[in-house]
Amino acid sequence: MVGRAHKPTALASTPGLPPQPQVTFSDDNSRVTAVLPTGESLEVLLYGATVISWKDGAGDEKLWLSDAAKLDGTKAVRGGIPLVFPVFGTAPDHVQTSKLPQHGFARTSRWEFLGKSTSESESAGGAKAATSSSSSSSSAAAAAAAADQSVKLDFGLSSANLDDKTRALWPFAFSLIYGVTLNRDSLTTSLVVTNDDDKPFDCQVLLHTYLRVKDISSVSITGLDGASYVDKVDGAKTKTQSSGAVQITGETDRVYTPAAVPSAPVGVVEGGRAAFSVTRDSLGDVVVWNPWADKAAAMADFAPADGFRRMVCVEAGSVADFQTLEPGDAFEGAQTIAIGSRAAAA
Ligand SMILES: O=P(O)(O)OC[C@H]1O[C@@H](O)[C@H](O)[C@@H](O)[C@@H]1O
Repeated sequence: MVGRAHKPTALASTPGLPPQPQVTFSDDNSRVTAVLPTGESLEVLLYGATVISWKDGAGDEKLWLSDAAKLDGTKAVRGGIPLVFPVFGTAPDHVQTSKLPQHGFARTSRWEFLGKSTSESESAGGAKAATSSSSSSSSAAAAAAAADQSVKLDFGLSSANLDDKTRALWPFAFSLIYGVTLNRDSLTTSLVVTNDDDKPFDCQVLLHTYLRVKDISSVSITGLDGASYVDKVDGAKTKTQSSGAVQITGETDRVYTPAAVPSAPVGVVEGGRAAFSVTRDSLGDVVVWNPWADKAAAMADFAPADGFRRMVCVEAGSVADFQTLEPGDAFEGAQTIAIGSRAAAA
């Protein structure tokens, strides 16, 4: 077992302390919501540990979620950040994972909520230390501290949580810990995979993020210059990205393996302005996906019909190959999606 589910309650507000992030559970136990004192928010479904909403302090949604997405646990969520594990797509020729459904079972399993943690940055702590001198410096320090709050939600899934049918398709003992951290201007999601079995297993991992954009025709994706990629809409040919940003003008489904250090950010630029940057940790590949009109129309859970114009998937992962985890070994991969000006540094 990864851990016990428990219900969080909203954090109490203590006089003298800056406002704290609020974490609440929905009445039907299906989702967890976190809100920072400065208004940024996050919503995660236990089904798939799928992040289904991420809003900035002004309430603007940063993720695309289909109007027809199933949120009741009957189908993987179309939008947000579904988690792909232990196989990307399907792998009919890969013995261990050949029986698994597309993108594996993590996105269609119910996860446990393991708990929350909150923190504030060093600078906020420094400001807080100065609070005793006067009430105005005290309130300024409290405001500074509130402005630097972040909250992390942890979720777990292990072989013990799977139904018999799923376990039979991939008969390995494993545990996953998924951490989702909301900061004022960024979201970090990290996945730790541990092999609890007495034999090795192969796996792939992908954070299948649907980023919301205003108009796909003015979007370009930077940071992929010179990268080798597999073009899934052109017979899985291996190609090289020529220099310059990637524009999406039709169905796009590419698995990039940038040669640059994985921590070099991939940028999403909209109308010439940085919208997002995606920085990866130990995730060597980046999938860029947009179904465009015909593919979108063929998906029953994709709405509205022109929704493909307001999304682009930039998916950090380890999917070009399988990685083998030996018994007792663990792998951790993470992404940080930063909004706006931090993306400008990309
Ligand atoms: O419809 P699904 O299973 O959610 O997959 C969506 C897409 O996910 C992407 O990651 C894949 O590269 C695409 O090939 C796939 O179509």
